[in-house]
Amino acid sequence: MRQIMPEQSGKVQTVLGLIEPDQLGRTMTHEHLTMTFECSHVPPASGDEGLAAAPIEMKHLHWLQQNPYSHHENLLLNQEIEAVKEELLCYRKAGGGSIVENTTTGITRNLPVLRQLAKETGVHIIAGAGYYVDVTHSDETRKMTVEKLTDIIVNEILHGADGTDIRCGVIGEIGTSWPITESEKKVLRATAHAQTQLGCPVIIHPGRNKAAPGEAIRILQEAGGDISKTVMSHLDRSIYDPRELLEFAKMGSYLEYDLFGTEVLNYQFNLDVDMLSDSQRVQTLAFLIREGYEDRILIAHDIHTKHRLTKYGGHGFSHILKNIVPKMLSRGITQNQVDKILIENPKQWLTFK
Ligand SMILES: CC(=O)NCCS(=O)(=O)O
Repeated sequence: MRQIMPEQSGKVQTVLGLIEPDQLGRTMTHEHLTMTFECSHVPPASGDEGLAAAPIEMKHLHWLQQNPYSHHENLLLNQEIEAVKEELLCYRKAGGGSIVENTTTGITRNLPVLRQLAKETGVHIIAGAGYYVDVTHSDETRKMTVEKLTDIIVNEILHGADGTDIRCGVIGEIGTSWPITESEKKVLRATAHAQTQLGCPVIIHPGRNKAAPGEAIRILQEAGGDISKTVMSHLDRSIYDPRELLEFAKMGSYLEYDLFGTEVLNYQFNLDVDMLSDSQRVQTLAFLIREGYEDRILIAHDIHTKHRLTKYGGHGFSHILKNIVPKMLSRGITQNQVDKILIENPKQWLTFK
């Protein structure tokens, strides 16, 4: 049953309150400004223990870029609030307007920091409700019914999360593993039920398998979720085969390429995966546009570790605006299509029904 407050319908909900959809401007639809990622630590290869424990330094940068999840300090983005603030000011200068900060319960969401960053930088920040992947679920979360989980998610959007009055504007990133666990299935069903009540946007983190995005969408669909208002993240490391990608696209979700800036030989979480490069990401966007999906594409960097900040020699939050947009234009994607991907599609997705 629909319970949405009239004030949210037709608006976007940021950490500073409701805004008109036209105020969003260029929007990165999948980022983190403060979080921890210790849940995903990968032990360093034999012989690399010293590098993994060393302070972040220029001479180790290439190792860090290729082994980001083996360096404990690198997983603590929450220690870099000042650097992130500087980045956001640069993002605004580069023409950025808004950022979806989809850190959820389990990876140290910090809504007061998001509110402070929004106030200090003028970037609109939309926060995420709900839960990350199973390994971060508490015993209490695992025991909850779908109804209880739904109530919590609805409350995070209508009233505020983590004991604050700061309201989330999107459900997710909702974490799923592969195979999807029982606890994650309950959270997916709760997500669909909350979305039905609120008419709000949803964003899903799929497990690291080509079957994972489709399976997550099926569970949402069966629970009554609105797939047209749902984003499937991380397609850059999930589905490569063009035919399989088009099969998935037919399911009707937004198709998100959100690892722009990540250039790795080996994807540490799944060595069977050949992670797309930025050039291949742009080629894939052009392919999806030719196939008629320009209304469904979203892009971002998904910064979630220190080494991707410019402070540590990384590409930062302005990489898409400064480097990827010119590349898109030089590969036959028109300015109208770029604007659709960066402005119009995020606006359609983020506006409450
Ligand atoms: C924070 C987060 O979930 N990042 C995704 C990393 S992954 O390599 O695409 O799974």
